[in-house]
Amino acid sequence: MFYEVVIPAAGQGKRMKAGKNKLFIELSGTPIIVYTLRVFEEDPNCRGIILSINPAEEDYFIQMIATYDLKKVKKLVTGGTERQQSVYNGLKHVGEEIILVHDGARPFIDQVQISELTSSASLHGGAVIAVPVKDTIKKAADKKVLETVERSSLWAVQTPQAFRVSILKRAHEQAELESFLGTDDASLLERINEQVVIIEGNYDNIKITTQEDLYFAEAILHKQQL
Ligand SMILES: Nc1ccn([C@@H]2O[C@H](COP(=O)(O)OP(=O)(O)OP(=O)(O)O)[C@@H](O)[C@H]2O)c(=O)n1
Ligand SMILES: C[C@](O)(CO)[C@H](O)COP(=O)(O)O
Repeated sequence: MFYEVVIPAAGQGKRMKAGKNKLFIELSGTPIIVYTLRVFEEDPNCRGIILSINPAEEDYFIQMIATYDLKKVKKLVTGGTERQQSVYNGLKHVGEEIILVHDGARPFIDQVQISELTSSASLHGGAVIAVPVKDTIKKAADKKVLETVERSSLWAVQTPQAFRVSILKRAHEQAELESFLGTDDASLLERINEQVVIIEGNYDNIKITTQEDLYFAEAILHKQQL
């Protein structure tokens, strides 16, 4: 099933403490964002990539796209101060009926899962990649435990997240109307009572967020190159 992908890449990487956009950090000599983009560049079902970026980094992205011959990047759009705004700005340039939203900071997604996601989104409206939670999760206030959340129904949700574009646009419009900020796009569909289903993914699909994740990323890359 054909799709387009919006890739939010306009973050500041504050938790990484790298003093720059963490997507520019290199793994084995190649920037993180290039690994992410290559997955979609090499997927025959991907009709186009829309990148939400910090305008101050536009020259870097233009140079990178040329250096790595990333032909499917069809639009660079201005990101927002929040991830949700970066995604919404990208949505306005989508032409396909099925849209994926995928963090630039998740370079290890595989095409098999993308195919499952797009088929599921076409059927249900929204679909997310997720993995069962491995830790015990507790709710707390001021570090005083309030309750332990029953683990068997918990999923750690990742990206890509796939949607019928009409539903995602309506969900973003409603969230903007209500000044609601969600930490993922699927939560915006939940608020307007639209269905979201889970496709079980794998634990390699990490979001590179803090320094420790760089060690994990090097190990995952080594495993993939075996
Ligand atoms: N205003 C924002 C914030 C985040 N992102 C993107 O959304 C993805 C997931 O966000 P996150 O991992 O939180 O990245 P940062 O916001 O850069 O990290 P931090 O919160 O540590 O600053 C990343 O690819 C990031 O570039 C974005 O496009 N626009
Ligand atoms: C969208 C996401 O990757 C799903 O796990 C996550 O919510 C992004 O959070 P961030 O704080 O914007 O990185």
